Amino acid sequence: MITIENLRKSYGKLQVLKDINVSFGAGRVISIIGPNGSGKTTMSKAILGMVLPDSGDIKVNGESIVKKHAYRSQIGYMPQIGRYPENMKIRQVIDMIRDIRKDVKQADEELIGLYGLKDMYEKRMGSLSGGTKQKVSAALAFMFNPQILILDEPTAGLDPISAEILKSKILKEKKKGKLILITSHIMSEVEEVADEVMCLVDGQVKFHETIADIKLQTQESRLSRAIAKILNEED
Ligand SMILES: Nc1ncnc2c1ncn2[C@@H]1O[C@H](COP(=O)(O)OP(=O)(O)OP(=O)(O)O)[C@@H](O)[C@H]1O
Repeated sequence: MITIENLRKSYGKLQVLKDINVSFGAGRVISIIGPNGSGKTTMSKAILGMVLPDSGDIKVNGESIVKKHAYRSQIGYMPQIGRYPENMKIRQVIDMIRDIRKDVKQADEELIGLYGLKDMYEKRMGSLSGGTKQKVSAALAFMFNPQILILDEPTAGLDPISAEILKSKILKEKKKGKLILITSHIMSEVEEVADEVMCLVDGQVKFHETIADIKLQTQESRLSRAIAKILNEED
């Protein structure tokens, strides 16, 4: 579904992505892990067209998407920190985005319902708690039935029940054949929802394997220990 070929990106002298080659298939949840500053967000933003690569290609369903915009309607994005106009009410933000996405007749309002956002519709974005803002971001990411979802630290700031709701939603959408990329530092959570782990270190792919294979290779039953073992071995 997504193929990344020889992707490179630098900011000035800093090489953030160094020749990334990887592909992700439909109906899978892939966790993108790696130390702070290893390039996870930059790679996600390159897929979203928010960062222009220096070289290389990104293909969605076989078609190059670099400098093309139409494909973006197929991707739902939940940023690490959602930024919204402070003065707008939740209702206005949702209506505005729904208006932009008139092409989608059947909006998925499941998360709006499960998170009780309608009861808060008249609150202004600037007055919301961090977690409530995250719920708005999650609801918007899933709302237009995208084939691909990119979720950046999606449960950070969510209370445990709200995090469970989001994890169930991720698994439900995966069963419908969607591709879901999640960046997360919480290994227990990765283990719960992901099928594969791609690890970036210093702008390079250290490994990209299924969780089952990672555990088998390392003979570790806990993913966090298995990953630590791989990273230590390769040092
Ligand atoms: N717009 C930018 N201009 C300059 N440098 C940038 C820019 N965006 C990212 N960087 C740098 O690129 C590197 C990778 O950043 P990126 O946000 O992709 O890392 P990350 O793996 O997502 O980190 P984290 O786990 O902390 O979210 C960092 O050194 C960061 O400072």
